[in-house]
Amino acid sequence: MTRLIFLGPPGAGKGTQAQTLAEHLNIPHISTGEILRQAMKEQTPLGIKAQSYVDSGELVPDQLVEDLVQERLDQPDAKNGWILDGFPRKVTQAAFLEKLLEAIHQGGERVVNLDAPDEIVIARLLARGRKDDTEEVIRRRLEVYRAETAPLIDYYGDRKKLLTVNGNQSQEDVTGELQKVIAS
Ligand SMILES: Nc1ncnc2c1ncn2[C@@H]1O[C@H](COP(=O)(O)OP(=O)(O)O)[C@@H](O)[C@H]1O
Repeated sequence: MTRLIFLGPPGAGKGTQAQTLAEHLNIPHISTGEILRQAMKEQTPLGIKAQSYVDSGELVPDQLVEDLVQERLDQPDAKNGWILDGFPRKVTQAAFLEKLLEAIHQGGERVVNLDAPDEIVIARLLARGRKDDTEEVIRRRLEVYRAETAPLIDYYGDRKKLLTVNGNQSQEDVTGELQKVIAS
């Protein structure tokens, strides 16, 4: 049973690696960013509420992402494991998740910290060119990452759940290192 949380700055390669690994393990890849983007595209109530936050590089309010994660982990395909990508993104969300996983008997999760230096992630994001990948919004997302998300490295380190992978290498090498650390 694999339950993994991917941590790391925007542009570290979380989405790509999480997707590859999830396919390999035949478990769902749950990306809060993807779910929000889909909701915005379809202009659902969730999408409409999230839009201004996502567009400016801010975090959407906890309640919105917490509800969507709770609902998603309740789906039948999540019973065989999952990879969470983009959640939790701050300590309050991590505390929420800890309680939720206990309540739904889905513990034993481990956390992969996929790290890469700022200049690398900025270059990758600019090359990607998503709507929220303008230089100004990227800068804001990195600030938010440092202030809100990076503290989760210690949070999960203290709980002995943390694994670290160097995101500053080729996609294939990251995949290889990732498979090694999760097998260990
Ligand atoms: N857990 C979350 N809490 C709050 N906002 C979130 C969360 N996950 C995603 N978002 C919103 O969606 C945006 C895009 O997320 P994501 O696709 O993970 O991008 P990246 O990792 O490239 O920054 C974030 O900048 C934020 O506005």
